[in-house]
Amino acid sequence: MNVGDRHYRTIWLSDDKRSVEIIDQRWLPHEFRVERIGTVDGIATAIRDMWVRGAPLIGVTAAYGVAIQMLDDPSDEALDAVWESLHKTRPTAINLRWALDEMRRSLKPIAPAQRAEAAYKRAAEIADEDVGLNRAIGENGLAIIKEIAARKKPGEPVNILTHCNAGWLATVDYGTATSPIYLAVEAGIPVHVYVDETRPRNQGAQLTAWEMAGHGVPHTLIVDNAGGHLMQHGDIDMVIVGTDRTTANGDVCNKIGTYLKALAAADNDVPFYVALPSPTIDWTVGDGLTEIPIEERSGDEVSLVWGKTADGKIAQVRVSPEATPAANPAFDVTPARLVTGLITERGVAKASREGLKAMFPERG
Ligand SMILES: CSC[C@H]1O[C@H](OP(=O)(O)O)[C@H](O)[C@@H]1O
Repeated sequence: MNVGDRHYRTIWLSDDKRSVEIIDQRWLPHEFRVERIGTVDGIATAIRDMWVRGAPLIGVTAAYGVAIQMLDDPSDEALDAVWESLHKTRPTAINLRWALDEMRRSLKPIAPAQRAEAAYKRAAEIADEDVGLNRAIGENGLAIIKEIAARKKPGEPVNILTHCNAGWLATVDYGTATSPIYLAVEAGIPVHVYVDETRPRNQGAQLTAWEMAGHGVPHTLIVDNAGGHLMQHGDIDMVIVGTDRTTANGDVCNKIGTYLKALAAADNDVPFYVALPSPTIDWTVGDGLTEIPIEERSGDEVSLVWGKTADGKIAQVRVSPEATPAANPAFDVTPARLVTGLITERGVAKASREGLKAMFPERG
């Protein structure tokens, strides 16, 4: 997407053809910082500490981590070791495992001497594929926005609520949940986005709001707990969110708080859509609630908040007593029964095993 008058992806190969450069998302919206990473440990840190985050972007970043490892040691043992070390950085987003599996699958048959070149090629392909998948998701989601727009008074915006950041910052470009929004703006369809701040790390307030502002999308920041109230008063026409892992049954694992939005949407007959590229589907899992590992992050993310001080410094402040412990489950699972549809690159699937098999028959 464009930052000012320059187009950026969230990750790209450095001139040294070894390192990658990433937008360090911890400093947005206050500072736009690019970091160069040239070691596997650096890649692991960037994923674990959320310099980069978002399921598809985590996967692409890990793919480049494998490529860096192949430059240093292309042996089978090193390939297996880097799979393990990067896989344990964050447990929930399936794209991480998907990308690591895809890199190992593509590299194992190749002679070690040729693996580095092949690894960088495959990592670049995965990044390019993500952009294409997200653009297709946008087209399929745009059709839904158009249907809703046709039922509104001329000029009245389609009011969309989104949670966390499933934007271009969560992917290589376009985003998943935001892709239909961007295409709607490009098509001249009036939209307005309610942006959930998304405690505790405020991906909505810090990242989605930054994206919306940068792309000229009318938007309003709200606290996470306001969504139900707005739905009760008819202020939300649709909800669209991303996902870190969707099961073969259509259960959706996403940022903590998503489930509560789905409950409010169901209670107010507001359509609740999930945008996802097919690598985010975990075909090996049926029941999301019992089978998806939910990342428990540090309670400090709840007790301490980053922001910009009046004198322009970026600092952390404590919002709770020192002695108060904090729990921080980073994701929750929305049962398929609460999901109106899964917006994939191939079309909108019913949130069910049958619906996903119909969309992806090759997955049998
Ligand atoms: C398109 S995946 C976006 C997904 O990832 C976010 O989690 P995190 O910021 O912790 O990586 C959130 O669940 C988003 O919906």
